[in-house]
Amino acid sequence: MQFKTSVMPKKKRIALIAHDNMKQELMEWSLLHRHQLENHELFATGTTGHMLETELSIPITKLISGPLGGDQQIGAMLPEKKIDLIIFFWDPFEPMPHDPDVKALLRVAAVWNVAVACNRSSADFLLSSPLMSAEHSYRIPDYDSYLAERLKKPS
Ligand SMILES: O=C(CO)COP(=O)(O)O
Repeated sequence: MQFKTSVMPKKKRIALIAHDNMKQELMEWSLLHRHQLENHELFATGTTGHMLETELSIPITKLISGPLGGDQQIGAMLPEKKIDLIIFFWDPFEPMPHDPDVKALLRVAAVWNVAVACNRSSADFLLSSPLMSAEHSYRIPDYDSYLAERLKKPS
């Protein structure tokens, strides 16, 4: 795989997601960091987004609820470079009917080198990074060279 550099903007596009048993924790954490979060563009799965919008009074782009495909919607935004960071408080104790969707989202995030915080501690580290308030160059797969390689005719 060849890679190239992409630049994420100063104003980050952040996806916020929480499973039901983790929603309270995400609400508390987001309220604590409201003043930082409001400097960025926020996205969320359906239920999480509605709850956060009420809690924070910040506009949030709300996708479909997770079990109905919201994780997949966010996953599809990653190769299009429409999401820079994911804060996903997933529940380590509860099996979900849409576990394959969650796994797919985390896999695509790994492929596209998207930072994911999966608990409160990693979210604290992510949000306190100096990179949050600057443009940031990072490495992503070079799709054009990937495709050219695959389309190369055998000689
Ligand atoms: O299930 C989720 C993520 O996997 C979250 O979805 P909701 O925000 O709609 O509860």
